[in-house]
Amino acid sequence: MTRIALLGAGLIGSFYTQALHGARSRDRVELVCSRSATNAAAFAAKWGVERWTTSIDEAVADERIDVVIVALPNDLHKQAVIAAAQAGKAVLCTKPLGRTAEEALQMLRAVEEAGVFHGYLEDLVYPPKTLKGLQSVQAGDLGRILWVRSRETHPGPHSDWFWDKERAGGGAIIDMGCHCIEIARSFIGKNVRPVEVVCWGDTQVHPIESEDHAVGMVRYEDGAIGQFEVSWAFRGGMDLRDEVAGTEGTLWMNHWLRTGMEMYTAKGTSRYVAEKSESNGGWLFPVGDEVAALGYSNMFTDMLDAIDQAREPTETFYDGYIVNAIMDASYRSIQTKRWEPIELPIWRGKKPHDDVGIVPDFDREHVLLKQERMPDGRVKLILRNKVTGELTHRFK
Ligand SMILES: NC(=O)C1=CN([C@@H]2O[C@H](COP(=O)(O)OP(=O)(O)OC[C@H]3O[C@@H](n4cnc5c(N)ncnc54)[C@H](OP(=O)(O)O)[C@@H]3O)[C@@H](O)[C@H]2O)C=CC1
Ligand SMILES: O=C1CO[C@H](CO)[C@@H](O)[C@@H]1O
Repeated sequence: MTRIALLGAGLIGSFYTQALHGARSRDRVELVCSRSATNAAAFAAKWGVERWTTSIDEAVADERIDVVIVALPNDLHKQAVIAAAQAGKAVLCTKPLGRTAEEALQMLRAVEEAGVFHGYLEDLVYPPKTLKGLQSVQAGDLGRILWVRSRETHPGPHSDWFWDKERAGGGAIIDMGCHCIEIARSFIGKNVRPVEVVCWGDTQVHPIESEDHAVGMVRYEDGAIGQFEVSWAFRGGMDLRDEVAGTEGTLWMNHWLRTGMEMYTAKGTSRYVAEKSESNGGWLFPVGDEVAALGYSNMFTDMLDAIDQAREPTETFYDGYIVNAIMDASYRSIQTKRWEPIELPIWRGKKPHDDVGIVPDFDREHVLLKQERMPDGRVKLILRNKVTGELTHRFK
């Protein structure tokens, strides 16, 4: 059993807990930390968490805990991650990793120096429709990826701290642009270096210092464009959609309408209809109404399996750091009104086979953990039996 301390008993903490208690039934959130004792106790009672505290330091030092999940307001991520790393705990941190690339880099260094496991909790690359899309792209169905458009809009966040530029690190870009940027990176290829960005952002509706609308274009070294569109002033509820265009076809994924995924290529059309619980928009519904969305469950399955198997998860702090670097350049571009270079002093690239990560339901019995290209050109598929956990492989 993995014993988890959850720092933050807010909206995302409740979704994480529901997903964690369902994804792998052997894991438990054993300790929850909130600023107020009333909230911590209420959260623990509601979600069946054994213990609670109001002290971050006490939670990370707890010897009965294996994994610390940081689900706190953005200004507390760095402090909590560093404390958990220094206590020798595996650390999972929600998005955005830092308020700036500098903060993210300090977190990345802290976990690497402590030698602890680190996972970046970007749930939007994990819904089944997105995993299926990524699998098709990896198989070459869309040819070379030219353009990814990712959009997330809603009327505005639910807690005060999001609206405080200092505490959040920005507005709609830092809050939701981070999702769109990582979705685009995942489709374009994490081994492809993002080079420069041009961005417009402004406050059109809310009386805030940060931006409530933004549109940006990230140019990658192979010429691909990752476009993001975010708004905190969208009156039509929540909209979350992604489009991927390649030389051989296109792919649409709509999270809000739950229409799943559609792909058009020269070979034909394929459709995947999302399951009810698949919507990442789980957070749109009153907490508890909807069992944790599959994106969150897949994410925690990947993270906790990765800890057990001593492998890297699909999303690490390194990915979170790159996203922060792209957002830093986007904020600079808003000021200069020009293309701004993306500063990545520690660019390491990634091996192409790391791009896909987990793909649930490879077949009825197996989950696909990883693909590796062999020297003879064949692709080795590493599979895990869903019931026994046994690892096996096949070639394609
Ligand atoms: N991936 C996703 O889909 C989403 C991710 N997020 C991310 O999750 C993080 C939290 O957001 P969200 O849950 O919406 O925020 P909320 O405002 O809903 O909750 C914040 C939580 O942090 C607690 N907290 C604040 N300060 C402290 C402190 N000093 N010590 C201990 N606990 C503290 C609050 O405690 P109290 O209530 O007692 O004051 C509350 O439990 C953010 O980084 C956000 O970007 C958020 C939404 C969706
Ligand atoms: O995707 C999301 C939905 O909105 C929330 C509040 O603005 C975000 O924090 C979250 O990441």
